[in-house]
Amino acid sequence: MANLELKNVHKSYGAVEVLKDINLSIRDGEFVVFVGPSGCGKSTLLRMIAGLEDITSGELRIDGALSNKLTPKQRNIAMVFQSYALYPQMTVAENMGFSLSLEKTPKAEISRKVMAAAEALKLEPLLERKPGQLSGGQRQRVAIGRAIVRSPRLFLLDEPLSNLDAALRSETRVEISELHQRLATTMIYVTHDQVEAMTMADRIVVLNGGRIEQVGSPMELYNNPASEFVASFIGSPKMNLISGGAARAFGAETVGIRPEHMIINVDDPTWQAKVTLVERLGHNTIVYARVPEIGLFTVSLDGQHDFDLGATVGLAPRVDRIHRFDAAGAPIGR
Ligand SMILES: Nc1ncnc2c1ncn2[C@@H]1O[C@H](COP(=O)(O)OP(=O)(O)OP(=O)(O)O)[C@@H](O)[C@H]1O
Repeated sequence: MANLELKNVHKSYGAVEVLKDINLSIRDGEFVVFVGPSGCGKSTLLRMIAGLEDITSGELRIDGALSNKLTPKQRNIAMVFQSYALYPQMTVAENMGFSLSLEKTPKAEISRKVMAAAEALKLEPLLERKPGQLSGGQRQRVAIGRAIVRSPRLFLLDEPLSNLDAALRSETRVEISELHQRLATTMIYVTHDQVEAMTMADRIVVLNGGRIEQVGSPMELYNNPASEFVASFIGSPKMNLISGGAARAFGAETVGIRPEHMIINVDDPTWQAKVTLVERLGHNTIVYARVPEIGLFTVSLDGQHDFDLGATVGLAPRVDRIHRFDAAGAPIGR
């Protein structure tokens, strides 16, 4: 269990500054997700918290104590990586207990802790198997189990699901969320996948180009994005963004409209569009329609609908749900 505080944290590699003035407080027991595009600095930030990278300037406090110079071991933090890095010649139980046996923990205690972690992760039937005899999802659970046995005060997870296929990813996502609820340990989770961030996080930290763009709950970010970047990054399918004269008609440099806030086939359309693609997902239908001079719009409709490719449709935004941004990408009051 741990509180964490980052104050004016910077990170440079030589002359290149990859993290700029990071200020963040994480409460005990929170599930916080760092999300952002490739290269935005999320792994570097996580590795600095773990003690695997130096902090160039600023303060890292864990439970109030300045911790910049502590070794990873002194921080009592467990880290789970994308690659499972299990020992192939050891059984699941041996892999999970290995770090404790290095610390000369008594065998009975190792066994008790391994059993408790195996129970939490539903790994009991697999304890005598070798990693080669496990699925990707099971291996990732063993890697998480190896972290749990050490009862760390903070869990750091760096893209732990990216080697799994889509079905296993969503299953393991739920398992990690359940595990967090049971352990109530502070967890920081890095992903570039905004769906993972939205579904798992208590709070999301959106990073872009080494800076924090916004910190908030998933719904705060979705409903009130603090920048055009956050608006376009959070949400699937992506928000429609229009600029130029079409946006200035709404008193903004850029206008954002979420696909589910578009109305199609209205009597008094704002734009005439041609249908270019229809994705039928069963529970909803995604229509892509091009407006000459403005661009391609995405429209998300509940349920099943038929549209002919090439058909002309009238589009309009739900005016009360429009997001307006100025030239710097900052929101104009809604
Ligand atoms: N050892 C290093 N030396 C120099 N630059 C580095 C080093 N490690 C990372 N960087 C740079 O720091 C920036 C942030 O990298 P980081 O790995 O934290 O990004 P990320 O957001 O985790 O990206 P990804 O999702 O692709 O893993 C990148 O521009 C990267 O090239």
